[in-house]
Amino acid sequence: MLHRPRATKSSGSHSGSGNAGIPRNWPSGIVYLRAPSYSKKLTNDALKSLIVVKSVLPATEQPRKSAGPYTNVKITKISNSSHPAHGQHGLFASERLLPDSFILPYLGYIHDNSDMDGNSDYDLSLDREVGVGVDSSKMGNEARFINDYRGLSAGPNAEFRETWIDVGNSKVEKRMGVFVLRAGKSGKRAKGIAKGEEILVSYGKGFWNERQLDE
Ligand SMILES: C[S@@+](CC[C@H](N)C(=O)[O-])C[C@H]1O[C@@H](n2cnc3c(N)ncnc32)[C@H](O)[C@@H]1O
Repeated sequence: MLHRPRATKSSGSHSGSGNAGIPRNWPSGIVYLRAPSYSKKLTNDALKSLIVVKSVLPATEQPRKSAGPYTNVKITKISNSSHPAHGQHGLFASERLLPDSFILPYLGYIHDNSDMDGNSDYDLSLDREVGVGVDSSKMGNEARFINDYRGLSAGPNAEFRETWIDVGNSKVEKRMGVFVLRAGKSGKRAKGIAKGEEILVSYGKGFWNERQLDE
């Protein structure tokens, strides 16, 4: 679930993709990350829950390798005036994405409650038990452009799920990953996300309730 809502902020953008591996349409005021940035204020307990040796993961948990920029998605400026995030950006599939598949990790500044930006629209919970979130307002990757489904479709087509990334040296790191929704028993979502379709999650009711309180 994303935390507190406010107006989005960005200035300028890279129109090309050849800019030292920075994705097309990446805003120039925001740092593009290939790995998360850890707050210096994180406690050892928090770090121990986020970075572990691979051998402690259950056998059912398969750590994955992942590195941006991601060619399966594209950041696009929303020019359709009926889109509720008109004038902002969204994240779209640049190829068909199969049900239940991993799309990309949500990267940003990993922080605890003593070091959080209460005005961020981009802060996602990473580990509730140790009170750690990942905020992509000032630094992040393509996932920061994923919009909420409200006002756009009957429901989301993707969701955030915890996942583990293999970072080498027998270490794995906890990330929030973006996954295509499972096909479901009815098979309603069996096609996954089509090429060109916007990737949409649910930010959760809390995000929009807080937004109403702010207004
Ligand atoms: C994590 S950002 C998503 C990316 C954002 N569109 C951008 O270009 O940076 C969250 C912000 O996007 C906008 N947004 C996302 N989904 C929306 C929706 N369904 N309706 C209206 N605004 C939305 C809101 O301004 C929200 O605070």
